[in-house]
Amino acid sequence: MPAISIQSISKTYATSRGDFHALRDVSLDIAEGEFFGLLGPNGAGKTTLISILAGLTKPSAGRITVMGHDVQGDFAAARKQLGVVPQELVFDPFFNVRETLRLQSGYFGVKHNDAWIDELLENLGLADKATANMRQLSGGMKRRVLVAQALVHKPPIIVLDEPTAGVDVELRQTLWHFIAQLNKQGHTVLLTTHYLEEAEALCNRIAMLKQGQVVALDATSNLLKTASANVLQFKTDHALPAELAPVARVTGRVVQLPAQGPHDIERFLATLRQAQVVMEDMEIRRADLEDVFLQVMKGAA
Ligand SMILES: Nc1ncnc2c1ncn2[C@@H]1O[C@H](COP(=O)(O)OP(=O)(O)OP(=O)(O)O)[C@@H](O)[C@H]1O
Repeated sequence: MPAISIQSISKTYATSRGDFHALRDVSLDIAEGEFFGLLGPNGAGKTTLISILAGLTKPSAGRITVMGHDVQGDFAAARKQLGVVPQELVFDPFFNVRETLRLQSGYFGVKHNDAWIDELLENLGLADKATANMRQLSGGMKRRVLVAQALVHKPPIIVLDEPTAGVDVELRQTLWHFIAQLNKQGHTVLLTTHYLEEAEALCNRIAMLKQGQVVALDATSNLLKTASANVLQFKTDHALPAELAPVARVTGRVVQLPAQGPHDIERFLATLRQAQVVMEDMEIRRADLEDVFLQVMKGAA
């Protein structure tokens, strides 16, 4: 039985400009113990899918089961299996951190949970904030509490919707260390993120969404194999020759040229030399998940 089974999910919103298809016939299964990444540009439908998974939004068609429980028909049982870390920071400002976590335990009917709450506070670097009022916390600290809140009932499946958006390096490392440890202990993890190097390092399998559709679904290692082998990267103030401009990715002064092999690199360098383009900080690097992502998104256009 898959931990999460997403079966032909569609979601249509009625807007003033007619129907908007946020999700179109999305199907995928996530096995128990997987660390699964859901990637896609802004507006691709990631949060909508997570919101349907969490039983907060009704799909227009299709169904999702969590450990066999239908999230619509069997909401309470399905929700108990899930620890959802939402994107938005919403809290009751009148409680302190420990009270917030005790309340959440109560919501799931878990009593005498202080030992686990202490462990969560410790692992998320919140031990010294246990009695701090929620409104006294910084944004990053609040995000840590959101994570603790999602894990308070020890759910077998952990769902993280952009948990590292706008958080500092230290929290990212603490968070990933803790989540990876929970994954090793058997928890299934579903993650959405715009940090592709995080997804590459953590996820064993990845789905890419574009405009509500799955445009790639494979093991991370297989996705990396489909990318161009290498990338020629350099900085320049010069315009690129017309032959290279269409294949180049340009960010400010940085130019990246995806190459299938040494022959491509040789050709790029010869063309650049002929056009007298002055290059700085030139390097040839292996293609990474960001290169795959951009290639997939371009291909699916
Ligand atoms: N209630 C709604 N009514 C109309 N359109 C909506 C509604 N909720 C979401 N959408 C639209 O559905 C699309 C998918 O949004 P969603 O938040 O799922 O994207 P996302 O992949 O999570 O994006 P991001 O990376 O920016 O968080 C967007 O175009 C959004 O504007």
